Amino acid sequence: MSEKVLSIRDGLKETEAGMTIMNHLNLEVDSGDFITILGGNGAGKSTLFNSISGNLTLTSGEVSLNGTTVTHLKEEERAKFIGRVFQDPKQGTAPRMTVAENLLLASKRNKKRKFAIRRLKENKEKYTELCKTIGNGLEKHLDTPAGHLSGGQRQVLSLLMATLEKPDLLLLDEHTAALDPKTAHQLMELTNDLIQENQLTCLMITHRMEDALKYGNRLIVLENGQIKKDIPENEKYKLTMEDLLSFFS
Ligand SMILES: Nc1ncnc2c1ncn2[C@@H]1O[C@H](COP(=O)(O)OP(=O)(O)OP(=O)(O)O)[C@@H](O)[C@H]1O
Repeated sequence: MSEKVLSIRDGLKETEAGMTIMNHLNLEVDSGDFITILGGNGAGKSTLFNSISGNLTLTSGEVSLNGTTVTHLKEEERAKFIGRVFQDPKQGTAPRMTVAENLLLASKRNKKRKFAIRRLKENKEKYTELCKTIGNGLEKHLDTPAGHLSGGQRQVLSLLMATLEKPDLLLLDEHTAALDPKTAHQLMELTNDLIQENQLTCLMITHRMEDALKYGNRLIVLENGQIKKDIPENEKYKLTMEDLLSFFS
């Protein structure tokens, strides 16, 4: 039996205004799963991610990571296990810190946050090589503040930061949505390569149907804070665009 990286059991979230935004949701994610998540606006996709990352506390129910209950752990504690890339290129990187400094910061996940210039120099060569493999010129910007990068470069940096220290779980929250089609495609291919090479477990929210079809081994459709469809690998590869559109009522 494969190891469960994430379990949500009977997750319920009611807002102060009495609205149910996660409705008794159950989800089990196996190690190595790459799950694409679809759902209309307001379906509860970000709520799902926020409840996993600890940005939002469930009204009731349980969240476990690698078999350990994290329901009452703070976001900073859970961040040791989770890498997250957001839709907005401005989130996830420190704008005034250089690319190399951001990467060094990301390498400190799970470790004591001691930041030394010496460590920066030691790692620069490694970061240059890492960035060179991407092919978008990021290696020429190691000393550039992240805030000066283009949106596409900044999302690549965010992705590298989220995966530099292999996370137990990678959460991609429409991370290509703000990019032009070509850059979005390149970032999506890079994402898939990183996931396959490092055998990452990943949940990816997307509104791009073609990406939901092409990538991942499982597909989930959310509606009204619940999982409406959960399609395993042996059915996912047969799906067509028409099938996907029919899931949206
Ligand atoms: N902290 C909160 N307090 C109150 N309501 C919230 C909160 N977070 C989300 N909601 C509400 O929960 C519902 C689901 O929102 P959520 O952001 O999870 O949807 P989504 O599927 O990510 O949508 P989109 O595709 O538009 O990003 C929405 O009606 C939203 O207004």
